[in-house]
Amino acid sequence: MTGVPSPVVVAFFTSPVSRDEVLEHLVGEMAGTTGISAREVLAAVLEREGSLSSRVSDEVAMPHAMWEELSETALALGVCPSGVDWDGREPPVRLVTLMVGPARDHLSVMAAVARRLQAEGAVDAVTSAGSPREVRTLLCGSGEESAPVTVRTLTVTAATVEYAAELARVLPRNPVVVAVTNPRIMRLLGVLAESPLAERTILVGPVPPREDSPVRVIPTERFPEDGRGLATLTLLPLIATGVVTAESEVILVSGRDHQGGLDAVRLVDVARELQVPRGLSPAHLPQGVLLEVVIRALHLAAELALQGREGKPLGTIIVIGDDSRLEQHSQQMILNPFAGHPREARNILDPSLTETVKELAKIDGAFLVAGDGTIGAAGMHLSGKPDPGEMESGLGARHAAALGITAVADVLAICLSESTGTITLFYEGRRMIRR
Ligand SMILES: Nc1ncnc2c1ncn2[C@@H]1O[C@H](COP(=O)(O)OP(=O)(O)OP(=O)(O)O)[C@@H](O)[C@H]1O
Repeated sequence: MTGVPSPVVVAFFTSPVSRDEVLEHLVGEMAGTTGISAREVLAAVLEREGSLSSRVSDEVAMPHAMWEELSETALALGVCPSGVDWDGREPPVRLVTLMVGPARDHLSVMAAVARRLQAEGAVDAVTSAGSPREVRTLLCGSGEESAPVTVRTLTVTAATVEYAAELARVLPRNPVVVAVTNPRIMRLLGVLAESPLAERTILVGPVPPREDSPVRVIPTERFPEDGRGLATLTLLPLIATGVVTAESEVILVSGRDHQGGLDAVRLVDVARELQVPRGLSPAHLPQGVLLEVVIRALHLAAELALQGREGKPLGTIIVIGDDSRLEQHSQQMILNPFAGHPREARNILDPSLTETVKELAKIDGAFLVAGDGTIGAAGMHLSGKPDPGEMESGLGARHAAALGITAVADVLAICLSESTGTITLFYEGRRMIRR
């Protein structure tokens, strides 16, 4: 865009107002027509204003904020004939041009607006105009409102959610699982919360649990940037905890993080895609094991599967649980790198530990993790007893060890295969999932 966009709103402030009142009003109007979050944009504009006043001349202030969600820069005009105290300096400002938009055309729009207002008498003409139409004509050469500027990603998200709802009506027995890639889309998911779908919807992603909503939320950390493995990371914890079973077909709604919204709906046949044995309903976790610890461990395994370490594939076992029988069935193979560290400094839920865990995954053997996430040891040799009937052909010593430990203790074992990159979860001496 090179010219001056037609303002989404032209507001006349005829009685005395403050700078913040003008901004709040303009941002609110802009939010109403574009779908951006008034609160977030106002905070960004005020922060910018706090570090450097946007006054560009005696009479004009050009507040602005970069906002990538918008398809193009939106302009809102505040006309204040009696002046507004902008930054404590005299004279008061008479014209406010608020611009919010993507970096791509932000500067060119600002330059176009500035050029137009530099013309002799332009500000006087605008501030003494009698109607929004007249202001538009003076500024853009046309009294017409331009095509609406919209929030791209939110529009796509709205259409995606609508489609998922449609699909859910056709498939009334299927749960709807939404992989929330960006906390901003939570606003639109309010639509889901109010629909009959609410009871069937589970949100998985980096969002806080909500007590005020019928939609169940499973908080996780951010999904990998490129969206790879999104379905796996979303569904594994749900299967591991019995929320979704082998018999489920799930309507999975997802999107890539860099797009900031939801853009895909698909049906996932859980048994086939995640190789969950039919008839298995793992509706519980081992005694004292927190769901978030299982989710965290699965995320770590998935990250290792996707990235490896320094480009090389890695295999490992993560055993989770507090069963005292573990002691009899595990022996230290190397000096335990976690020995001597305080409990709070070695919790798997602590994001600052991620790199350490990934590095230690290079060591042979298993991690032992308590139900609350405290890592007890790395490099452990496991000596459980796998039921030969449960050992699938082609699986070697690592998988046998992971399976075997769950047969002799009340623990979960996550096994990442070095040779195939698959993640298998064992519990109660059986395979629960493989992906
Ligand atoms: N009892 C055990 N306890 C802990 N780790 C073990 C045990 N047995 C084997 N491992 C680990 O598994 C690694 C490789 O074993 P192997 O290749 O036979 O297993 P696998 O099940 O085929 O796994 P992968 O698919 O990763 O190759 C060993 O180097 C060792 O780190």
